[in-house]
Amino acid sequence: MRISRCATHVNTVMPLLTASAWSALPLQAVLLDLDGTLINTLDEFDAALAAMSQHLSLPRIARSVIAQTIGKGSEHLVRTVLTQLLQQAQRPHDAAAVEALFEPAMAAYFAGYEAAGMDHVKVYAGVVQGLDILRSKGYPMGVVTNKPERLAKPLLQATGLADFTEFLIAGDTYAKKKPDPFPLLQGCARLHASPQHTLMVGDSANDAAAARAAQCPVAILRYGFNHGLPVETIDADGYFDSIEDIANALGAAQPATAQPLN
Ligand SMILES: O=C(O)COP(=O)(O)O
Ligand SMILES: [Mg+2]
Repeated sequence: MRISRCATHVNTVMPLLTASAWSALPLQAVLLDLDGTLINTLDEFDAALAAMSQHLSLPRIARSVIAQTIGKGSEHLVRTVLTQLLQQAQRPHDAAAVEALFEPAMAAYFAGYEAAGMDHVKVYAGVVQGLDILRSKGYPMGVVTNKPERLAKPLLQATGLADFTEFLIAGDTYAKKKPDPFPLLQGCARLHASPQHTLMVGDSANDAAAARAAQCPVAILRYGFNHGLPVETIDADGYFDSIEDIANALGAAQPATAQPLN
């Protein structure tokens, strides 16, 4: 396990937990983000957005822009990319111009994503090992992603990661997505765990903000997308190189105590 002090520490950021604090955390359950945490989906996003661009006769978006925009759901990604591509093509790119193209863009994006199939799917190193360790330590787990269910579910099934997790809360499962705490609170309730005893594992400030608002402890992976910003800028309880490292850092799961939502 590697935990380092936050170089860009600001007053509002909580101090990182020490290795002994991680092993002593009385955790009952784990929630997992998907893109940038379990699976490197940059190639899928790239293929889907290329299909969208081709359908709308727009240029292809740079992969660096995609990497900076992943994590806030498909609608946000498509709107952001459309704005940039229209601007690049020296066409009107205000909100009205983007909305005029939004529906056909989303349809082409989904079709492109689904046509890309599972050819590019890359589960990050240490994910399967880490989930296996977490399971053997007694942690019930669920996925909370901003990706819509029609894209997230086949990915989890094809990679076998669905076997480790009890449910998928997708970006369109509820009206609210991360950084709103609502999907995390639902996830805790489904795992019969209290938020204070449920670890959120993610790759971005969006995951951490949702976790803080839900009062869940939060561990951030260094390898993900984080909107193009260094992970050390995220207010989290620790930064890790792999899910295997997180799993090794934790002690055994505490018994879950059902906390019905009001
Ligand atoms: O923005 C997305 O589509 C998904 O993002 P997430 O899995 O990191 O929540
Ligand atoms: Mg993510």
